Amino acid sequence: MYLAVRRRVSSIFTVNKAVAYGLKTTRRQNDGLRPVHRQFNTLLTSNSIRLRSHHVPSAPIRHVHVRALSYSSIPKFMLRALRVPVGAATVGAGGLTYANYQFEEIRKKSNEWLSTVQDTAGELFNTASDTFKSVSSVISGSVADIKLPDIEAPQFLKDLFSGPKNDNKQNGQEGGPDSGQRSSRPDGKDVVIAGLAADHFTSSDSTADDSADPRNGLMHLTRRLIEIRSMLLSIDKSDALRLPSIVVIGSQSSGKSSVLEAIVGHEFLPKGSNMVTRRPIELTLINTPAKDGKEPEVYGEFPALGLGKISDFSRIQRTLTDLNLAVPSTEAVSDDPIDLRIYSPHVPDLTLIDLPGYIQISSADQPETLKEKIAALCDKYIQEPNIILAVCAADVDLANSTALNASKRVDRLGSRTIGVITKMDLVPPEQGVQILSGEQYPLELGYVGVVCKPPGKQDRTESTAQLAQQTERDYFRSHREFASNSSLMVSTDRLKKLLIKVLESSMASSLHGITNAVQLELEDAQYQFKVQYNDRRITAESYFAETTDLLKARFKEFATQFRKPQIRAKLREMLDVRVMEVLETLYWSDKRTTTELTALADDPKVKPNSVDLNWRRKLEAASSLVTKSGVGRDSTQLIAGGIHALMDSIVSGEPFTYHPRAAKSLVQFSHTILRERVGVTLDQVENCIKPYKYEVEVNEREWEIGRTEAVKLFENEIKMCVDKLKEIASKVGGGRRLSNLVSYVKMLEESDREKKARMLKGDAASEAPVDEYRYPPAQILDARRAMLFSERLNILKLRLGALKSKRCRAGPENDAICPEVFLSVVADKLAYTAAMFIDIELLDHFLREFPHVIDSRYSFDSKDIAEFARENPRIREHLNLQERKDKLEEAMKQLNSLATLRPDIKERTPQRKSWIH
Ligand SMILES: Nc1nc2c(ncn2[C@@H]2O[C@H](COP(=O)(O)OP(=O)(O)OP(=O)(O)O)[C@@H](O)[C@H]2O)c(=O)[nH]1
Repeated sequence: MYLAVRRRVSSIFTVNKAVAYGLKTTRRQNDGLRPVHRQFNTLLTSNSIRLRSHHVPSAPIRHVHVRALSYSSIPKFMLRALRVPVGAATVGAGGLTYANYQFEEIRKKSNEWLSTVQDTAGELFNTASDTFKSVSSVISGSVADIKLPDIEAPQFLKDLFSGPKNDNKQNGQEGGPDSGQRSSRPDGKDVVIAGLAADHFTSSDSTADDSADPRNGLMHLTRRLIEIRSMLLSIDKSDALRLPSIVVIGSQSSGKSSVLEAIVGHEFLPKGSNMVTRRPIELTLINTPAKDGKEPEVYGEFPALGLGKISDFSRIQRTLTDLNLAVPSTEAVSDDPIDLRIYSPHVPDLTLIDLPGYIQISSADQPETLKEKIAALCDKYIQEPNIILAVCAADVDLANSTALNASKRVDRLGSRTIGVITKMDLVPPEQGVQILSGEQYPLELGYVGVVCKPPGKQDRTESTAQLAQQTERDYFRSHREFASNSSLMVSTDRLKKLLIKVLESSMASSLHGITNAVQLELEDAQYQFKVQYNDRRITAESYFAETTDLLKARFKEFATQFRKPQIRAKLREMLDVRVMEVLETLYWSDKRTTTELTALADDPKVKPNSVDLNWRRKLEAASSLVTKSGVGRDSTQLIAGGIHALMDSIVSGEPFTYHPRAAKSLVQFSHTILRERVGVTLDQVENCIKPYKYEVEVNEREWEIGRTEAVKLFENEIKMCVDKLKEIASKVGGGRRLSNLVSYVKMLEESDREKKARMLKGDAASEAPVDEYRYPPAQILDARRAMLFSERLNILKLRLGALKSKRCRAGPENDAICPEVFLSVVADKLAYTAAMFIDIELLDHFLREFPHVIDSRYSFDSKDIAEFARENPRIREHLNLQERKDKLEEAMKQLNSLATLRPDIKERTPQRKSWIH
């Protein structure tokens, strides 16, 4: 299976796959991932297009996937034509071959058009080189200095770039003396800059179209990568599976929120003086295209909270504020991100992370280390591959910008940092121009100036955002300094476009590495799933259903213990104890009574009618003690208690030990049902046994059954006494020792009696000395208990003899002489009647109702079921691994499908068919 899974890898990943296996083996053997990874990159280097910038000889060479260059370094108008084949080239070395093929195809079919394009490109390169200079000092020499030619580069690309300057073409094609060292694969900076270059050659209008047009190949790729990014984030928080995002940093009140809101076009971020941004907000913007000419709904979603679509942005703001303020002010910041997605036709596909603003000093109610905590949190996010949006207010000296200083530490050359200068309206235009020129702190991606504050009173309507945009537009148009200098990047719109480009380039350059990492993780997850679970899939629902079935099965089994005969036996047991207590109280409390009673049973001359009236009264008293002692209440409660105990035992075993809440609810449900029925039942039982309180008629058959039961009861009692005596004997050290002890205790008692008698006579002097300490006191106590048991044993034996005598066998007329038989019959009648009504009123109802309650009241929605299943650690681990594997498979599928972007586009844009085929 494992091998089969390996085989499934698409052919376009042939190289990746081979290396991935190498990696896998290596990792398993010695955990040596890094060296092999490098090997993989080296392998790909040979297939990559190389880009050289003379102005950054010291820039570290970063291996960039061919896709990165293919999108971003080609002028916009060519991108339109090339986006599809270039898209296909994104995912590996195989893709490059395909891209070359497509370039060649295009070149052949578009020769005429190309010559026009070359001319145009030449002109544009020339005219735009000035603009480009101001964007980045690195490429200030002109685009012509970018040395593209490389043996792997598509001919078409070489031709295109060589248009403006033939020298370059020559250099590139021939390799030049230094091309071996300097002409290397493009690094991230080159890619991003190339993207910028493309952007500069494009009219702003056309770029705006791109951001809005969902069919655009670039956006399509970015969108797909954003989706993959979200998927990967949900799999793993580690850096290994991370695609780039745009991280917004800046000092408090520098205008971060205003910039983000201007990008989104809505006010939705937490506002307030009490440091309201305490957690990173991972904001995913998803462009939703119009369908059938209808503008789609604009809404936000918090996937982790399950609040559904929220169209009211003030509610989004409140939720964000609550989530942030939930971090106690003693901690002040937390690195647990809030995931927010916004769907709108007016936003580009972007991922942005808003972070707490840098502070200079903590206030009194904030932790002293807050400044460092915020800096550490920002540092965590500004690492590669993320793009840094360093927000600085125009009215604050850039030298004091914490954001720029932080970004400089991790991005020395500023190749992935965009400076955003807010509050441009607060400084004179000349000063603004000066800041944007980036002379003070050069950034390769440059600075964008914005004005994000709407005029006058703010409200939360969309028109406020539009008003703010209009204000910004008016501001930059009305100032000659900005309008006349096209090299300056100003306005939120401009910023959006730049972000789209930079993110796209950066994502593309990460694509290769991420594909590789996902492949490795996937293989690992598949292997683990096979080894640990033999590829057996489960769902939370299936586990829930299994558990419910188990519960019902246990309940069914439990029901068999509560059938009528079992209840009757239980009640009989309870009443037998009561009968023995009554006998003890009324008949055996006095030894003489026992002897007299036994003598009566033995004397054939005594007729039942001639029994002393006193005895008759005693019998009646005994009977009413049994019947009038709350049999209804006690028997009902006895059975209800039994049900409780059984319910407890049902839910105390696995798997309910993992589900304490569910177990508690089940027990509560059973209690509720029983509570509702117990009152009714005990009243019914009490009513039905009422006649027995006044008169109990006993026939011959009942008498004989009662006698047999009484004999059994006495035999049991005798056995219990014998067992007790044996137990005491073994405790004190044997039967002989026990009889010595008993003799000794008797002697003590005798001496006590004599002493008392002598004292009564006033004859204290002749008291005989007794050795009171011959045995330990505990053993003397045991001896006393043994004496009681043996006395009881004698009585029981005596009475058992009577029960077996002719007299007691004779029939119910001997009730006064054989009270045990009579009371046994009474107990039997009570048990029978009570069992019947308890069965009808309590058990039948409970056994019918409870399974019904499990199905109805214990209803779970899918979220509850998922939570329930995950309470069981065994299931949780299984589900986690299964979900991880599924997500990785999906991510891999998505990554693979990027190679098929082309047919995707083709379907939607038939006019492009001509050159695709
Ligand atoms: N004049 C002017 N004021 C602005 C501009 N942008 C933002 N502001 C104001 O600056 C203040 C701070 O802006 P925010 O967007 O809340 O700044 P922040 O960096 O998000 O602040 P914290 O979240 O507290 O770190 C607000 O009063 C905004 O109205 C701008 O372009 N011009």
